[in-house]
Amino acid sequence: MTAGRVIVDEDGDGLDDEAPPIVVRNLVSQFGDNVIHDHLNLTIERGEVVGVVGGSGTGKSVLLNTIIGLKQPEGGTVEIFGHDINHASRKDWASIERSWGVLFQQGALFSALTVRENVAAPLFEHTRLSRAEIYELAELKIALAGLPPHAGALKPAELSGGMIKRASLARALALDPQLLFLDEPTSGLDPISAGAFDELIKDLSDSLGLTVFMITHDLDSLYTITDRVAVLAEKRVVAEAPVKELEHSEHPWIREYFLGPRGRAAAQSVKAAGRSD
Ligand SMILES: Nc1ncnc2c1ncn2[C@@H]1O[C@H](COP(=O)(O)OP(=O)(O)OP(=O)(O)O)[C@@H](O)[C@H]1O
Repeated sequence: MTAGRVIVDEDGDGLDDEAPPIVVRNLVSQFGDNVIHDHLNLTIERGEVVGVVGGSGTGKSVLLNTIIGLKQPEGGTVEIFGHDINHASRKDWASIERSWGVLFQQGALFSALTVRENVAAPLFEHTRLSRAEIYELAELKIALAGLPPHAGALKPAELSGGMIKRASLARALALDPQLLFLDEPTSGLDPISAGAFDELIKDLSDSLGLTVFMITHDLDSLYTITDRVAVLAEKRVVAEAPVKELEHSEHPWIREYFLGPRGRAAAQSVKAAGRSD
């Protein structure tokens, strides 16, 4: 079911060409009596890289899981490219699922499979391409994610933390998604690897026109690659703005986050590297 309007779908991918990638309206999420989101609203436009921040336990992962349909909301709606995901037909759901790639926090690679097989898995599941075509595409995605060619034959246990992130990214990109979800993509990486991963995400979003929803605690990532930041607090999105504007917010958590010692250091280092306007 579409969200109350006629969909425009000139490219035939089953998605509304004119609707925003993500519209969350009046979302209510709870576990028993524990209310996590109380009428939360968030819209993400095409091509935007949006960082999602908030204190521990504010419901960032629950929001991601609800947007990708792993958790049913207790109230409100989630629309992906014009489709209400909780009332989508099987056919629409297939189109919705193909529109996104997800990079989970721990990578979530299949440990018994090689990197190449991991990247090939969504292609086997969602396309009718031949085995040879699938493996050729998998090699392309592995290169796109910045891994050396020999990495395709390795198992996850043989990879460094940075390589695991890149292999997971290659798998998230397997179906040429328009929308990429990243759950703390730089967590566990050293600052140099984290910086390189940020650059990769930025390059990919620029060159492929990807829309990116990125949960992060990494202030450097917020300063270097996001167009906008959504702040979760008090069970909803309390601010949505470019990171530079949030520095002027009066909200106590936002002030502490951006103007505390770590926030100031991130702002300074980005300024020193000339990576911000
Ligand atoms: N399956 C579940 N059952 C019950 N409660 C849950 C479940 N998943 C999450 N919660 C609760 O929902 C709240 C939000 O959790 P969530 O993991 O979304 O927080 P977060 O903002 O991602 O935190 P962090 O930054 O620490 O990763 C927490 O209070 C958590 O205990």
